[in-house]
Amino acid sequence: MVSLQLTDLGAAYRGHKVFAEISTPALQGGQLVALLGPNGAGKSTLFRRIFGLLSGPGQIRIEGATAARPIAYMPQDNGARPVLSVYESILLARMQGRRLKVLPEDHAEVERVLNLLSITHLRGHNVGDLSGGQRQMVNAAQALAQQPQILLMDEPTSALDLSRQIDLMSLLHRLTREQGLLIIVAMHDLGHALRFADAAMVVNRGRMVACGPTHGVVTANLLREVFEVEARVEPCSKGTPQLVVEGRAAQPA
Ligand SMILES: Nc1ncnc2c1ncn2[C@@H]1O[C@H](COP(=O)(O)OP(=O)(O)OP(=O)(O)O)[C@@H](O)[C@H]1O
Repeated sequence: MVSLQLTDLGAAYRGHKVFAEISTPALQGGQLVALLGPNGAGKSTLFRRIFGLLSGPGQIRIEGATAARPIAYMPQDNGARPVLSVYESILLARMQGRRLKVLPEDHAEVERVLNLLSITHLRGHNVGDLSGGQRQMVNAAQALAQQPQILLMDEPTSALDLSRQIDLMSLLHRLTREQGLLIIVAMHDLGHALRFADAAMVVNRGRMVACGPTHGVVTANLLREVFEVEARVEPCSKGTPQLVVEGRAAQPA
């Protein structure tokens, strides 16, 4: 099983430090991890640092990887070329860093992810003609078509309607269980984190302030101190944990 461990990771843009000393235990494959934190906390930057788009201090240790490129990264906006068809854009994403020749198995993989995400009807559309939500599903397909063992997804449901949010989160959860993937999802929906994530890591003010099982991390205290809301977590009538938000936390005098 693949695992990812961060030790004392830091990142900066042109000398301006975003975060420092971010460490985690070995995050094991077979689980979905929520990456949480307020706007500007450094979630996207942490993904860029892990994926190697940014350099900086610290170590990124990956064990148990069998693929040549074990990590795939779905950014918030991947700048896919609008003139490509959905099919071509997914195939192109799959071919990154691989051989030049497209093999039958590459086409089969594109078909598989189109089916998996229920977007086969979009295959011939130009990426530039898609709605925001459709584009987000294609971005997810581009990441999945790379058959990663570790998948970093930056707010993959932010443009989706509610049923598609649940479909995508359920699918990601299922893939962790069936294929042993480690999926880390940056998200603002703490309800989704409580429902779908096995573990949560929280960044705030340039530091990792919590990392562990979701229900131990997303507590009233954390919600008040990091997200500045008065809220509590309660099971609904079916036992699923729900976030009950009362309002904004009082600002310290
Ligand atoms: N390319 C860049 N150049 C300079 N500063 C940047 C760049 N990208 C992000 N930053 C800064 O780094 C900090 C962290 O940004 P980042 O996008 O990682 O936060 P985030 O937690 O993903 O935020 P959000 O939830 O709003 O998406 C912010 O202060 C931001 O202004």
